[in-house]
Amino acid sequence: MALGNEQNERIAVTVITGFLGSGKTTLLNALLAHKDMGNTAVLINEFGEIGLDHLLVQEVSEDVMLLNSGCICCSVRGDLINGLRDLFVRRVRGEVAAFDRVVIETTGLADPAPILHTLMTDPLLTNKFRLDSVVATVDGVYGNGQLDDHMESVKQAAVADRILITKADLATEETLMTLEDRLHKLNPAAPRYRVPMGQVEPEKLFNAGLYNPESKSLDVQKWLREEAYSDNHDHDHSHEHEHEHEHEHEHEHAHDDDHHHDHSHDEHDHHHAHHHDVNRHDDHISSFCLTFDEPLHWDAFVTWAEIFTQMRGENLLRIKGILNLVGEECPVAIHAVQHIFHPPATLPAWPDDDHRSKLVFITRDLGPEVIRQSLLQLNAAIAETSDTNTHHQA
Ligand SMILES: Nc1nc2c(ncn2[C@@H]2O[C@H](COP(=O)(O)OP(=O)(O)OP(=O)(O)O)[C@@H](O)[C@H]2O)c(=O)[nH]1
Repeated sequence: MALGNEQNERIAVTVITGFLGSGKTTLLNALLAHKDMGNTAVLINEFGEIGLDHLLVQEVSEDVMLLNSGCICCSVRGDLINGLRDLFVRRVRGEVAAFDRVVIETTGLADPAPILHTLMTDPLLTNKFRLDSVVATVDGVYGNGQLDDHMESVKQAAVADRILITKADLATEETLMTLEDRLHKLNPAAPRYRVPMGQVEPEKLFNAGLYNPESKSLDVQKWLREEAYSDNHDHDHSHEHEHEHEHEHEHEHAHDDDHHHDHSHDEHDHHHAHHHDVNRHDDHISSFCLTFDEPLHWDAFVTWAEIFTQMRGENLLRIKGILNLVGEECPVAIHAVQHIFHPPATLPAWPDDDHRSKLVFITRDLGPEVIRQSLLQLNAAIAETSDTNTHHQA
């Protein structure tokens, strides 16, 4: 049977999130005018009765469907499922062009997690669609204030695969640098682009590298970007990264509490006096990469994931990783949003000679050490059990 069987090819879904007025519709319009976007259908979730954005999306009126029952965080399930299913049925019937990508614009007030959960778990959807990327627009002028005031806006940036800074033409360089530093700390792995009036190459936003079972492709380095958590070459302020690496390292070993980012913020203040502020929402968010030298037991990882997603699901904003598992030659890719894990995928090969397990986390009020310790403890316990079993069998 040929690989890439048509029937099994799922349609890539990109979710555009971002605070109110941060430029989502402007981005969408600019994207849709791009020549590479011909095969794209659009779903818009609007807050309130009148779907104004619907009128603003041009040249795709046939394919535009409006989810108009209000805020996505409370009503996403039914609407999203129905919207995507209708779109799919219309595609099968030939009523709309055979699109191969869907872009969903969420309302600016939405916590993006529920929409991602729905896309990742609803059987009706996972059969036909796959989550390809989460794009967050952040207002270059008001972004700092919105991150201060609204946890949703922090979450939107934290779970994104790509961050677009809009309205750079209206903001001062200082404001933009402050914002970029802040976004870097929230989500070091997401590439950031300054985007004037939504002008960005679509390819920068799509194929974010979430594992695509159809093509079996996963550019692990690009996807995981674990180097962003230690020695980031993409960021301009290298002295800060050395510093960040230090404190992350220190926290991994020295702190077992849930507030390490609060401390780290204090430590950073001599570099960032301009955005010192107590109790900022993003002070609760941490991003870190854990590496494990020894292979892990799959059962240990699953048990860990079950416990943590049940007990601390809302503190785990996003997890991505590749695992070196006992008894497996090839790495296994995993990713999760809060309490929902995508089915794990075995990759065809290791991307390079580094065969350690690597997990990147974006968390809220949850530090690296508690995660590392619990996973190692479970792993040791399961290793012992399997050793005993092997011993008994022998
Ligand atoms: N100068 C400038 N204006 C921008 C840019 N991006 C967006 N805007 C303007 O900002 C305003 C809000 O942009 P929208 O695209 O409607 O923002 P949105 O996120 O869709 O807004 P909501 O749907 O209300 O959440 C509009 O007047 C845009 O023209 C930019 O890069 N530069």
